[in-house]
Amino acid sequence: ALGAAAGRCRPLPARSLGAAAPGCLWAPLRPPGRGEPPRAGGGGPRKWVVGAGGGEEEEEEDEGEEEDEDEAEPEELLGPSPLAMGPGAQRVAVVHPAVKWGPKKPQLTTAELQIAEAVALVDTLQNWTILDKIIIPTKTPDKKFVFGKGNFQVLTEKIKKLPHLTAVFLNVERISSLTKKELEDAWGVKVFDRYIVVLHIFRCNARTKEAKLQIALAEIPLLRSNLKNEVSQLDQQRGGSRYIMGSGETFMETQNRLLKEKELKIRYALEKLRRKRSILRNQRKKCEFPIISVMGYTNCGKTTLIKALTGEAGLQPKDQLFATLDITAHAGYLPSHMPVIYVDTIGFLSDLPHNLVESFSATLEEVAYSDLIVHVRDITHPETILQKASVLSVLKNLNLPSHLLESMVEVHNKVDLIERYKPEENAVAISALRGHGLEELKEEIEKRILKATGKKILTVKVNLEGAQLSWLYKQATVQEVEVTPEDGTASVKVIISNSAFGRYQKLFPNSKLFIP
Ligand SMILES: Nc1nc2c(ncn2[C@@H]2O[C@H](COP(=O)(O)OP(=O)(O)OP(=O)(O)O)[C@@H](O)[C@H]2O)c(=O)[nH]1
Ligand SMILES: [Mg+2]
Repeated sequence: ALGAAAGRCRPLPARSLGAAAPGCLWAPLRPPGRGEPPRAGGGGPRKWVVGAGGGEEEEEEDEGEEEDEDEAEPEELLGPSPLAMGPGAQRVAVVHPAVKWGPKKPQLTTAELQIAEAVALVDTLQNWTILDKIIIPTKTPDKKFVFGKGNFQVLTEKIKKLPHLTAVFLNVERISSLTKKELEDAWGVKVFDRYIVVLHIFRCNARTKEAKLQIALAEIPLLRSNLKNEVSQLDQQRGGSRYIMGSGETFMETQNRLLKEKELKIRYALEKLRRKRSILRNQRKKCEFPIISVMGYTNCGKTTLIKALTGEAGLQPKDQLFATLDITAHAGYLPSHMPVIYVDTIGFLSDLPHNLVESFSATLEEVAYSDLIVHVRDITHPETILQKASVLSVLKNLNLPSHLLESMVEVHNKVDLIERYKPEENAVAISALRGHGLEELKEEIEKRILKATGKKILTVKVNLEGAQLSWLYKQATVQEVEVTPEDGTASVKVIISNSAFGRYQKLFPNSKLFIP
């Protein structure tokens, strides 16, 4: 069952974006104190709680909606792990095939760094032990045995010597089922690729219905290739393909049909969740809170940053890859007290097979509806440039509106770890952990949010006897009202859309304005 394989699979206190609260999704439970900008890390009464339900895992999203009788539960669709890892401990050798020359030689990284990432992936799985880390050169990573003859022999000898080894983690995107079988026969243990290991981590960390369904979808190709292996083994044993009695279908055909049906069920359930989300999206639009998606490579500090920006104590950053798997939303304030929603997202990883990313694209699709993307980078990571490139390339493939990519804020995080950080022109330097640079970051976010949403912040002088103030309350967001009793006027600070501002000027041509 889900999470059985890792002791670290603690439920995260996440509120899924898909979880609906009746009425306005982002209902503020307590408005912020005027003139009291939220401080980082504090919690307390400034916090707005997203949604009213407050339920944690598996919030009931179906309230008020007809239950679809055919709809399967995600657990049912997820089924037992097709990774055949079982719940038990694994003792693994991490093997990295290093391509040293030719067009396949990776840029911006080294074999040592790449194997370090593979080790970090395994380290997130609590009862997995690494027995050895082996970097071994190859010229032919695409060939059946991945390695040349000589190196393969050397590797096989090394592997065979490892005591009580249960699996080899071959640090490549994906191996074909044929290669997997050949290698498993040669080494006598299971062989995993990045796809399988990452999926396994996802399984352990998934909490919401949607994440579970997306994992189930990502597992379909694995089930399909397992099936191929099984059938070819059966055929070898008994010769020829057999028909299931009376059905006219071979075993392979039946299994394939079942898989296809399962895939359709998953897609249907995901589609249903998505439709529900589009309703939420409309509700959210009505509330008019700008949405900021916080994105970046896994472990760069996205959750830590959102925690610092919102003071939400429940967020749990972890020194672990893929700690966050569900998109969650958290409310915070910009310097002018404008409430905004920060969306925490799943981290990126290089060399992830395309269909794994694709399975999660429904979640990431939500990003398209945000007003701004904040790209967080762990600037201390030795592969930070490679990480940036891989994040940008995934973002490009998500078909986001171009203005979102153009207005993106780049954040250099963890600068507290660098002795002499040299600021770069197009990035905001921060330490999410220590709270450095957050005010500058919020200023920058506010600037871009105002631009993206076509709004401005200004102070207008109104006559309290006239209709200006009530007009502003209706047509804009009034932030502060400072009354001067002596002359019956007030200074009103508002966030106003460009179009409403145009109308205001027409209606009240003599009104005094102060634009900061
Ligand atoms: N020194 C330092 N460590 C930080 C900073 N920001 C985050 N970290 C650490 O980096 C690790 C990862 O932080 P998270 O916030 O969980 O990272 P994430 O990007 O949400 O990671 P995933 O959800 O796994 O993709 C944690 O151990 C944090 O304490 C920082 O500014 N300075
Ligand atoms: Mg996170």
